[in-house]
Amino acid sequence: MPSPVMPTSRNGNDQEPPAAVRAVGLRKSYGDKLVLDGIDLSIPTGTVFALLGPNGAGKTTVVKILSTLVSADAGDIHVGGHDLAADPQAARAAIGVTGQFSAVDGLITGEENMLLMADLHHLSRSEGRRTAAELLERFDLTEAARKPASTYSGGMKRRLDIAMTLVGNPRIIFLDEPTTGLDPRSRHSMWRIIRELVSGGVTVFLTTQYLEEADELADRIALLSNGRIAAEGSADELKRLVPGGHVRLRFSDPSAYRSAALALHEGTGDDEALSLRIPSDGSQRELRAVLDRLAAAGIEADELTVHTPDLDDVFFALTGDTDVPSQTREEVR
Ligand SMILES: Nc1ncnc2c1ncn2[C@@H]1O[C@H](COP(=O)(O)OP(=O)(O)OP(=O)(O)O)[C@@H](O)[C@H]1O
Repeated sequence: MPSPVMPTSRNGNDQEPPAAVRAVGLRKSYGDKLVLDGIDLSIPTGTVFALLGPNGAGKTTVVKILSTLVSADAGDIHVGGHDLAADPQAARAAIGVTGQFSAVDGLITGEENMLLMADLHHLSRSEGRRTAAELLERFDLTEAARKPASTYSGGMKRRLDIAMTLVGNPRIIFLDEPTTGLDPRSRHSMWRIIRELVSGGVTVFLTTQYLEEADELADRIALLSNGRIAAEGSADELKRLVPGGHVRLRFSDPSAYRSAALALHEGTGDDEALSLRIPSDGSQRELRAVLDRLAAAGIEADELTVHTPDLDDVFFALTGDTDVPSQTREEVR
């Protein structure tokens, strides 16, 4: 099995922008409970990074440390190019954080919440109003803007929360479990918002318990388990780390099916469906080997499909965890 840790940077490219977040040897304990046991992260600017892990893995702790809310016991951390130990204020100016617990004040309206944030960012009155109106519009909250936030649905509150985070125009955004508790429609709308942010050049660091969410959104995913990064890579790279991938060949001609089974030796056949299942990591090299052997035997399959394991397989294989809420089938919580 290849090493579970994938390279995090494209080597030899001088044009590459500096990492938005870089941490080396991040460690944190609460009392005698070790939560982070030496974590390295490197997140390229303008990408989505997902930190994935079950309850209590330490995801929020990582977000709190990177956003200067909690200090690390050890580690060299740069956020937005600023050394967190030397200049936390500069790092803070570059970031926005939306935590699991909403910053929205339910007693005042959505608009008033936005204007409060504008005040905190020392925007002038007119600029504050313009920014608030723009963001409320962008997050589809204009109609509800004058209603108390306590009357908003979970999805609306979450959108307002992110809109408030954006008032200061941060270039790096930390979203701690942005879709936990949202229904499928709100979850998809949150995913659209996150994609739009990234297309505007923002770097998004998100934590999630949802494998599907990481698969949908993230350029790179890290699996946090027992205080360490158990694996890191793109969703496809991670899926290739675990067995379960295969190529399925289907035939309509029984004699072609039998010839293929002979030519390929390995795999399992389904005589009724006239299909062969050949173990494969889904890579071009392995696929070509299968096709070459079929071509050499003068056989053509009617259908070829490549099946790669999903992130659930990866998570269970690499962390041995069975406590991950699988919402891949769009469960509503
Ligand atoms: N202030 C604190 N004092 C003591 N222990 C803490 C503190 N904050 C977090 N912990 C512990 O550290 C561990 C990691 O917590 P953390 O909130 O970072 O996990 P998480 O992966 O974000 O979990 P969840 O998905 O439930 O939010 C947990 O065991 C938690 O109980």
